[in-house]
Amino acid sequence: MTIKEQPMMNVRRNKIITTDKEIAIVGRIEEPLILILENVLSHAECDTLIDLATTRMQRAKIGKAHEVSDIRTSSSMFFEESENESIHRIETRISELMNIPLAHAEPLQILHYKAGEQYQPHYDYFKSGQVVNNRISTLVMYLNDVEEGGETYFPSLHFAVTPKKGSAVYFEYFYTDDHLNGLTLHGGNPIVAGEKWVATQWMRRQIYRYE
Ligand SMILES: O=C(O)CCC(=O)C(=O)O
Ligand SMILES: [Fe+2]
Repeated sequence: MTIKEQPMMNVRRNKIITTDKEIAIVGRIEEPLILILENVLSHAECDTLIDLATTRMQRAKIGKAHEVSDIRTSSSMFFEESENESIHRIETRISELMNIPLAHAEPLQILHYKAGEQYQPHYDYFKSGQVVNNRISTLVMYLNDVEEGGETYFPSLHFAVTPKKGSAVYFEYFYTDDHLNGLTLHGGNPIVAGEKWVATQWMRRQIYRYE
């Protein structure tokens, strides 16, 4: 018999209660732990994030050299750490939800995909060489409903999540068994119709920001 590894989140309940919101767990995979969450952001918060990000978007750059790449064809931006009241409130809720201190949080990222744009399968953690303070978990929050396409998909698990405004997908890759981490390979399917906005929060193993 194999023993299940201990996940970082307490997932016995069907909801997660944070200081200002009750978040429903509406779907899950146990190992690696993947949770589908509803009511992470209110519709008003989704609209605020899109509004704040709109004028600050750039073609997404990935990797160490920050090169423009066909792996990700969307546009992106990062908020400053707790740059205003709404960002701070959202970051605090996310940190409670992910069960990781805010000091371990990367800046909140916004991605915008137009029709035809996509994010090919990738790992969110860094694999090359000795990574000191690697990423350990991800929360992808959907800021709008996509007319068609744009699912977040996990090819190794044959599993896809349909974007829904205010909902999110959570996954973690902090397992000792690296095979489990590898199963979190994921991408964003091409947008067939409409557009897609997401906010991504990555958490680090150790302190990453100073508050
Ligand atoms: O857009 C998506 O569905 C996935 C986004 C993603 O993988 C990321 O931001 O790391
Ligand atoms: Fe990702």
